Amino acid sequence: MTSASCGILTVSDSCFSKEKEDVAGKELEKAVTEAFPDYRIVFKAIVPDDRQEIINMLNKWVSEQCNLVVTTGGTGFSPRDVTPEATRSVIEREAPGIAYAMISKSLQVTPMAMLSRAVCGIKDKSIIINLPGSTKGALECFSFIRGCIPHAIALVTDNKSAVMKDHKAVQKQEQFEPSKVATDNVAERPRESAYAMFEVDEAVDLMLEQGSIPASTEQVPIEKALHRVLAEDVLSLDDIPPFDASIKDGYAVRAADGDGPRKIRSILAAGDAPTSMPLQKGEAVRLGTGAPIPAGADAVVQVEDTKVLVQEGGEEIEININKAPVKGQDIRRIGCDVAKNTVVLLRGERLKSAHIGVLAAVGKSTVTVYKAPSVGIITTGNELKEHYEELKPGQIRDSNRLTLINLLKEYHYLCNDYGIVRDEPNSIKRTIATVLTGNDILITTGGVSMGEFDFIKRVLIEDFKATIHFGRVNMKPGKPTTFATLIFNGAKKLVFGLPGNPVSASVTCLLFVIPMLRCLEHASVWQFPTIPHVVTTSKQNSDPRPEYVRVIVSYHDGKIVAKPNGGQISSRLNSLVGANGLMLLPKSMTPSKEYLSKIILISDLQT
Ligand SMILES: Nc1nc2c(c(=O)[nH]1)N[C@H]1C(S)=C(S)[C@@H](COP(=O)(O)OP(=O)(O)OC[C@H]3O[C@@H](n4cnc5c(N)ncnc54)[C@H](O)[C@@H]3O)O[C@H]1N2
Ligand code: MOO
Ligand SMILES: [Mg+2]
Repeated sequence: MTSASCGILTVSDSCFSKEKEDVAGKELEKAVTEAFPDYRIVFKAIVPDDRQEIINMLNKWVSEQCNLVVTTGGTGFSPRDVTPEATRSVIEREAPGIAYAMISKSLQVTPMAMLSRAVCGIKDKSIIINLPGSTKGALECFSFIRGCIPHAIALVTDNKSAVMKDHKAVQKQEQFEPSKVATDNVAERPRESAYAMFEVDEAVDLMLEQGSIPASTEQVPIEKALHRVLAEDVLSLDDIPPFDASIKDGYAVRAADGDGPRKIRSILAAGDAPTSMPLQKGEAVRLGTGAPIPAGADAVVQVEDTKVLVQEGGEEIEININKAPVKGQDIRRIGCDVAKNTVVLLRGERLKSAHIGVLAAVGKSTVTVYKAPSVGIITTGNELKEHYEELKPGQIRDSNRLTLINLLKEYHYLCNDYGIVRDEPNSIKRTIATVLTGNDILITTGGVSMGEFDFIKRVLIEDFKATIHFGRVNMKPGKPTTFATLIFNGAKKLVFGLPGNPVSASVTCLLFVIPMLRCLEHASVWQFPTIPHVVTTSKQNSDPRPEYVRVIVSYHDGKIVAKPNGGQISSRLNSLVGANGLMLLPKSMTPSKEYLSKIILISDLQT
C-alpha cells in the first residue's frame, strides 16, 4: 500500500462548542489508521454546522494536497445539516458510486439509511467522503467503502504503478479458474474420515513445527508499545537512580558523628542538584525522599528519629539525632535498582505496564517489537446471515465470526474480516485466494467435518495444493479441527479450519490458533497457565474423547474450585460466557474414580 495523507473533519455544533465529546471523529481516526497503517492523518478539525466554515476547511485541506478527506456529521435532514451542500460547492467531480455503496449497504442495517444525503467527490488530488455523524453509522459506512480507497487515491494522484498493480489484481480475480472440487457424486463420498486422529498434544507439536513465517519487526514509540513483543534485549542507558538518593524524608548526616545535636546547613528537595561542598562535622542537610545525598554525608536519619532543638521564625536551626545512625542507612546507591548498560528486559517479553515504565525509566523512547502475523477470517455456511439481517426459515445468525475476531482481540491480535462464504467450492476458493493475498494466516469456521457440504479441506487440497497436517483431533469439542499449510504467490501460508459449532470454534481457537500466533510473534510465553487438578465424573461418558469442560475457576478456603459453566453441548456458546478455565476430563473415565488432570486458565483466576 502506498502512503497517502488524510484529514478527518467533524461537523457538529455541539462538538464545536465542546458540549459533546467528538467520539465519531476519534473512532474514525482509529478506523482509518487501522485500515491503512501507511496513511498519515495530517489534518483533524471540528467545525460547526456552518456551510462557509465547512467549505473553508475543505478548501484549505484540498489546497494542501490532502488525499483523503472524510467528514462526519451534518448529512441528515435537520435544518442545520449542510455538509453535503458545502461538499458539493468544493468538489469538481462527484463520485456517486461511493455514496450509493454506503446507502445500499446501510439499508441492510437500518431503513433510516434512506435519510442519508452524503456526497462524495473529487477536487484536484483529493477525495472527499461524507459520513454520518453517529459513531456507529460513520464506522459502518467507512467499513463498506474502505476497500475502494487505495485504488481511488492511486487514480486521482495519477500513481500509474499503483493503478497498474490494482488492475492486474482485478484481472487476476476475473480470470478465475473454477474449483476442482467435484460436487456431483455424493454417493461415492468416503464413509470414514480420511484423516488420522491425533491427540491434542501431538497436533500442537505438528502445528508448531510449521511455525516459520518470517517475522518482521518495527520501531514503535514506547507510548504505543503495550502488549507488543520485544524484538531486542533492552539495555539501560542510565543508572537508576542516577545519583545516591534519600529513601526517607529526614536529614543527611555523617554517621561517624553519632547521635546528638546537628546544625542544619541547607535544604535539598527531590529535583535539586546535589551540593558539592562536603558536609562538616556536626552538620545536617534537611532533605526529602528522592533528593540527592550531599557530598560528605553517608547516612539519612528519618524525621521521626529527630527532635528540633533550636528554631527561628518557623525554620529549623538545630536538631537532635535521637539514635546513632549506621553508615549507608536509608540511602539508595547510584545504580542500585538498575546499573547502566545492564539488560533490563529480554527479547520475547510481551510488554505490560511495568515493562513500559522500565523503558521510560532507563531512557528508551522507542523499542523494536515484532509485527504480529496478519490474520484473515471467513465463516462458511449457507445457513448463515449477518447478525443484523432478518432470518428466513432454516437460517441462523453468524456468531462465530464476531466471537473469534473479538477473542483474538482479547489476546491482542487483529483479524481482517472477509465475511460469510456459501458452502460452494467456487465461492470458497475465490474468497480463500482473496484472504491469502493480504494475510499470512487464514481462519475458517464450518465445513470441515464429514458432510457433503463440508468443502474446506477439499478446496484446500485440490485448489491450493495444501498439506493437511491434521484433519481430526481427539478432543471434545473440536474433533474435525484442521490445520494446513500451503504456498500462495510464493509465500508460505497457514490455515486453521475450525469446526462450525460455536463452542468448538472458540475452544480450538484458544488451544491452537492463539498459541501459534504467539509463537509466530516470537513471544517467549505461548502457552496458557495450567493448574493440576483432581477430577471425577459421576456418569460413564458415552463419548470416548478427552473433554475440555468450560469452567468457572475460583479459589475458596485454600482450594481451587472448578464449576462447569452449564450445559456443555458444542453449540451452547453460553458455556463460555464468564468461563475462565477449560478443565480437561481424560478419555474413558470410570465413574467416581479420581484422575489427576489439569485446568487451563484462559483468563484471571476468580477469588
Ligand atoms: N457424520 C459426522 N458428522 C459430524 C461429525 C462426524 O465426525 N461425523 N462431527 C461433528 C462435530 S464433532 C462437529 S464439531 C461438527 C463440525 O462441523 P463442521 O465444521 O463441518 O461445521 P458445519 O457443519 O458447517 O456446522 C456445524 C454446526 O455449527 C453451526 N455453525 C456453523 N457456522 C456457524 C457460525 N458461523 N455461527 C454460528 N453457528 C455456526 C452450523 O449451523 C451447524 O449447526 O460436525 C459434526 N458432524
Ligand atoms: O467436536 Mo464437535 O466440536 O463435538 O462439537
Ligand atoms: Mg459440517
